[in-house]
Amino acid sequence: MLNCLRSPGKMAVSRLPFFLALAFSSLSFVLSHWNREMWFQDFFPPNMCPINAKDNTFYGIMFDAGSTGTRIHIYTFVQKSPENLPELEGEIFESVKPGLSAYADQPEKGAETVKRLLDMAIDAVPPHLWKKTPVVLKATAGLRLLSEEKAQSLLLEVREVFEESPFLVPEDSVSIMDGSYEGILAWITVNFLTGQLSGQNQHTVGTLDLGGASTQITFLPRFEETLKETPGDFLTSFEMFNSTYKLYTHSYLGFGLKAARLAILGALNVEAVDGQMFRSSCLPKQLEAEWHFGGVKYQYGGNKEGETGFKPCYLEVLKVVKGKLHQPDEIRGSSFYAFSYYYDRAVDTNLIDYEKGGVLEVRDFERKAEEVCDNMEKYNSSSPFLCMDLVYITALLKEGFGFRDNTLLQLTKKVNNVETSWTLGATFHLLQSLGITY
Ligand SMILES: O=c1[nH]cnc2c1ncn2[C@@H]1O[C@H](COP(=O)(O)OP(=O)(O)O)[C@@H](O)[C@H]1O
Ligand SMILES: [Ca+2]
Repeated sequence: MLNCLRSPGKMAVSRLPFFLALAFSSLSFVLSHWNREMWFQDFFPPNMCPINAKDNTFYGIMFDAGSTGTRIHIYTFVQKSPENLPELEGEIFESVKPGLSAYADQPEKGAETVKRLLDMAIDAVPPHLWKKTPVVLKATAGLRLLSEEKAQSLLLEVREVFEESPFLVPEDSVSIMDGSYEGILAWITVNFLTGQLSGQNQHTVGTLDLGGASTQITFLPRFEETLKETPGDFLTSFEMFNSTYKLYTHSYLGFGLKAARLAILGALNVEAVDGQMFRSSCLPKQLEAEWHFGGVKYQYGGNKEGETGFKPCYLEVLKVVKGKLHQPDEIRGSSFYAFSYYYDRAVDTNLIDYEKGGVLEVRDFERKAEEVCDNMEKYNSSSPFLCMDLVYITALLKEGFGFRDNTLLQLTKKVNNVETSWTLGATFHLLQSLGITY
């Protein structure tokens, strides 16, 4: 028998029984500025349980329409006993490239990529639960950067795919997510998976997400001073476990790794990119190539005559980073969880293991950047952007956010076999709003 909706904030908070038991006890949160637009509010009246009460397993399907790819996360939850909260049992994850924004002029084709992923859910979810399994897609920076008209036609096509599927399609099931939710939901995911949101001794960790088009930083400030010095729109309160968390979070649009490449090349917001050649000292000297991003083709190359290497590249990158981001003093000495492109580039350069991840200092990225940029011919076989990407990551961390050389970064892709993505936090919120559980 499932626990259905109860008044938020009144449940007993149990400790995680052991590290693998992902107790589903974080659902009574209400983001302060979500009150007005609470997703799926009143979709199910209180005390109505949309899941078959005899069934103790239920599912949630969350799509992440990122700027570089679309991903499906199918979460399975189990209600082991009526007294206990449901537990997150596992996740099925699949992704496709490119992202929806690459189909800006072919929305039907874009929606087709979503349909192919959704077919996986048909196989994963038992047919008798299809009607009770919600499906939601949230798009991030790729769609934020498109014109309203193009973004809306993509979302409309996706909505049609959902409507034609056998799943539960809540109101507003396909939307562009606000950047501040992206940071908060990823913070919830990481702190939930690492067991920091239950029990008394909470030591929450800050999170750093580096996407293709935007980047997020989120942490729980410990000092009053930080709250005072932070612009109001960087702070968001929400309730969870009868505690109120006031998080520092911000999403920087245009500061994702791939958008930054364009900014460094001077190709961002340029009207007519056709036929233009964009050059950088961060690229191999002789290189001339084409690159497609967000449905646009760019021609780029190395500084044939001029300088290349770490120093000139760092100066070039500095121009797009320095003074552009808010620097909270408090983070200088803290450690952070970092994922997405921080993780991928650390793997590409053997700084960490693909499966295990690892702990790095900020200066490890800098050392690797120097090694790669000053020996570009040696790294010829990997991406021509490797030097630029590593220098950008270094500059973003040091000059952008203001981290110290020895700030520790916990590079993490999965915790207990669940992807560290905002999608889990978003699924908690979805299920809560639907009254599927607390
Ligand atoms: O669920 C996930 N698991 C692992 N990596 C992910 C997941 N979601 C996004 N990423 C990573 O995020 C990066 C791409 O960012 P994305 O395409 O989401 O751009 P955006 O966040 O700017 O829209 C890549 O490093 C990709 O591996
Ligand atoms: Ca992302």
